[in-house]
Amino acid sequence: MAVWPHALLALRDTLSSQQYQMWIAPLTIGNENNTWTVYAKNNFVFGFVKSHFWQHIEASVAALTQDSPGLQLKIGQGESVAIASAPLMTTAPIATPQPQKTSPKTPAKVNAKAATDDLFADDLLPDDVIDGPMPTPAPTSGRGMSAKDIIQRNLERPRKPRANEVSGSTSLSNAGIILPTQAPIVTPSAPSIIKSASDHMPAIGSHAEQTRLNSSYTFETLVQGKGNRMAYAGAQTIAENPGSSMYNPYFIYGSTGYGKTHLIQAIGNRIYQRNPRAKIRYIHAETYVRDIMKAFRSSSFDEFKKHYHSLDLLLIDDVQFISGKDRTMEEFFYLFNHLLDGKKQVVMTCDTLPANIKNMDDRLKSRFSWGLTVELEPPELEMRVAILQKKAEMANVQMQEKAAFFIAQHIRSNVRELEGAFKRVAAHSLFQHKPIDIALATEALQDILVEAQRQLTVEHIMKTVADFYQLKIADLVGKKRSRPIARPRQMAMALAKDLTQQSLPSIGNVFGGRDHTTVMHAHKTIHDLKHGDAKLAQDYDYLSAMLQK
Ligand SMILES: Nc1ncnc2c1ncn2[C@@H]1O[C@H](COP(=O)(O)OP(=O)(O)OP(=O)(O)O)[C@@H](O)[C@H]1O
Repeated sequence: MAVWPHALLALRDTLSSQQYQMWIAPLTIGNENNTWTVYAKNNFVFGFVKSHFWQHIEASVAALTQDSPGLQLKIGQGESVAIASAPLMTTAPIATPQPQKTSPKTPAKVNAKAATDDLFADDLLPDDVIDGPMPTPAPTSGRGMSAKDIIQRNLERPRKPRANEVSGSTSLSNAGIILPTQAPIVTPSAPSIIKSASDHMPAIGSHAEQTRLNSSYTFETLVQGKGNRMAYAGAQTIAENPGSSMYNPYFIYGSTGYGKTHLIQAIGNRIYQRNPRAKIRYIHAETYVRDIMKAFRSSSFDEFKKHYHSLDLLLIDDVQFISGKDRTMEEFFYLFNHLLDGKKQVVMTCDTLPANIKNMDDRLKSRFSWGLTVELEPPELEMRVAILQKKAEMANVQMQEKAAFFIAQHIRSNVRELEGAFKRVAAHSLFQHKPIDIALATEALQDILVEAQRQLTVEHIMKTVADFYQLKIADLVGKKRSRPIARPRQMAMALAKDLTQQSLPSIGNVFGGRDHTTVMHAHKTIHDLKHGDAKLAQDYDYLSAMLQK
């Protein structure tokens, strides 16, 4: 569809960059039975795009085609189309005011309005609210208006608020993201946290004192990768537009050391940076429990409650710690409702999904899923390397890329351990006045490496080989026999046979239940090829060395 690249451009310019990057850019396009079809790659993306962006997409295409777009959204894979580099200049009907086109019933305009109303409702101030139909476009030449201008013009038309409006009730899940199961009531009030820079007044007391935020936990110091991409994008969106019902509460879950605390504090630091008068409070759930008890004992509970109820942003870490504590859960229930009713942002971290928190009040569990729930996944190899490089840059220590790769290969469990390993090698480097290379890292991390070698498993070999060839473990286990996948699979099998004590049948078993003869054949193929294929021999030696160090 010729206008699609231009529709992308218009969408990019009218949505936030996170919304565009996260949801629109990955869509693909095709033609099914003479109907232009936009493809979402899975059920989750389909549901989210359909409920949040579809009207906007249709409006963007309609604005470019001057017609009903006749588009459909489906799950599948079409063609990836690049975004246009310049806006498409539209002519006629939009340009010349036509009564029938400007009627509020005109499909494209109605779509555009409805879509933008829904997406940007939170941006409208009460003063923007008007009654009656949309105004007729000014009789300007209008010629040369870009699709972006048209959408922007529609955006500028405020909506009539719908009191007690309830939105988005689908529950979809995939890739660790859970959509709202029940959305809170949207009231047409202005977002209260972010103000213009001119509203900023100097903070009273120190930043840390007021907010309990660690000022070094920022977006700038947080490395992005596959493991945290969604959570990072969601966090940035919240920092730009806190209190929006779509992301309130924001619930981040994942294992220890994956960066949950860093991420929620980054939200707090960014909001504070934009408005130092915003009332922000970061608190670990254990401290919250203790503070409640203390407040009760010292008869200062009303003051305690007043403070929390006056917040613009509450960041509560490891919320699972309040479970089983009836009084705290009850108090938190009131606080949560109060903040959400007032469109104040609540961000939580947890070690598991809301539904899986043991001994947590059911009313709280269900409320935790009202907004957006996102999982932090373990950092993949590239991300671990990037984190090490970032830490080295911040500590002003020189580290060879190969050394970063080497350390990242061995420290796989979580970022906290990676940080610990980095501190050790950095200390050795400073002490010896040498940059960090593989030799220095080997020396500094000797005990950890010995442990890693002891624990060499077929699964680890598989993961290392998959990372090295930029494949997924699923590829190595799967049935595809194309060379870019089959050869790394054979490499992993050969290394498993050479470097572990596992029997051929048990290795075959890990590789998707393959027969022992397949493992034998893979082993022979790799060792035969090594003689004539220098690149393959080099890969084998490198991987073997990495796995044994
Ligand atoms: N993506 C990242 N980029 C840079 N540093 C990171 C990243 N993720 C985590 N870290 C660092 O790793 C350390 C551990 O992270 P953090 O405390 O946020 O983990 P956590 O998930 O909250 O762990 P826990 O559940 O045990 O509290 C922190 O020092 C943090 O700055």
